[in-house]
Amino acid sequence: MEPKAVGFPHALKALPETVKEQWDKPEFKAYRDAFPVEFSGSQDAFQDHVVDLVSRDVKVSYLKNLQGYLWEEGYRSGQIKAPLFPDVAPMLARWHGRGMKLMIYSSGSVAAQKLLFKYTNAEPSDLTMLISDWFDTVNAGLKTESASYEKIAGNYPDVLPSQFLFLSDNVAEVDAAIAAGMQSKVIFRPGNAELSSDVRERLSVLETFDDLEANLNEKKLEALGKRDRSETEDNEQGETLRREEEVAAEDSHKDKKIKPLDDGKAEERRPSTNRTESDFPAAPSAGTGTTISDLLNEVEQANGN
Ligand SMILES: CSCCC(=O)C(=O)COP(=O)(O)O
Repeated sequence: MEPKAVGFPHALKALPETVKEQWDKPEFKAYRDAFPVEFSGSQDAFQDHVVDLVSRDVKVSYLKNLQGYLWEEGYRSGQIKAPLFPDVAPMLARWHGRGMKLMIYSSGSVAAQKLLFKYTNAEPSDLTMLISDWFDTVNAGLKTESASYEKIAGNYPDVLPSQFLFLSDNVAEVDAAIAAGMQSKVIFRPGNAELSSDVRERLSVLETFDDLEANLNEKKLEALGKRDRSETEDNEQGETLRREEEVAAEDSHKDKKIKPLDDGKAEERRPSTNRTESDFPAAPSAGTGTTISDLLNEVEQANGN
């Protein structure tokens, strides 16, 4: 998704009038007073500082909180919507339907993230019920620091860091997540800066969420192929294979029984307006075990065959 292209200009557009009208109002004062004193004392200094920070894309939390506030009216009035790439909403719904936990970690404030996912250009627009947790620079820290990812994983003591998959268009963030023990891949979308050959060699790069889906399916097939063979092999190989399965399962944890969305019943699930969580496919109950043929069926169904 590329919401910056819409959100940043909108915030700058809304800034002068908001500052003029609301400078001393209690609801604005909280955002104003979070700025360093040299900028919170005068409207001009304040505005110049905001413009400077935005032009340099500085991810400081007092700016991010203010941007969230400036976006609120734009989203609520319908002036702006978060522009999602077309594969994003269907794939989030599919992953959510499989019982995967989807979390957001953005430099944008949690309040701004919730607005963004509520007012998207998808149909239905509100995707917030697909997201189970929200992290920003306040509750986790800077996205380029591995400690932030350790902190996020620390919120889930029953989940290994390696069971998290963090996706980002920012290589420094991907490196930080990997340093914290998470899996992480670069998402390279239209409009992003070109990636160096070094980055393409050492990191996994995806162009769409469909690429990730294909990647997960491949890993599952690979892992399950190994497991099928292991059942007829000596037990001495068992431990190694179990480890390999664990590694593959880290990509597809809790995802052994796929219930694809595109099973011809999409229309039945689609109410006309105001979806709630129950409008998205329910997370499957724990699987009864997966065989290679189960998986091939599932992959075929997912591919519409
Ligand atoms: C409308 S953009 C919201 C996110 C934001 O403010 C930003 O700076 C982007 O940060 P991210 O960590 O999501 O790349």
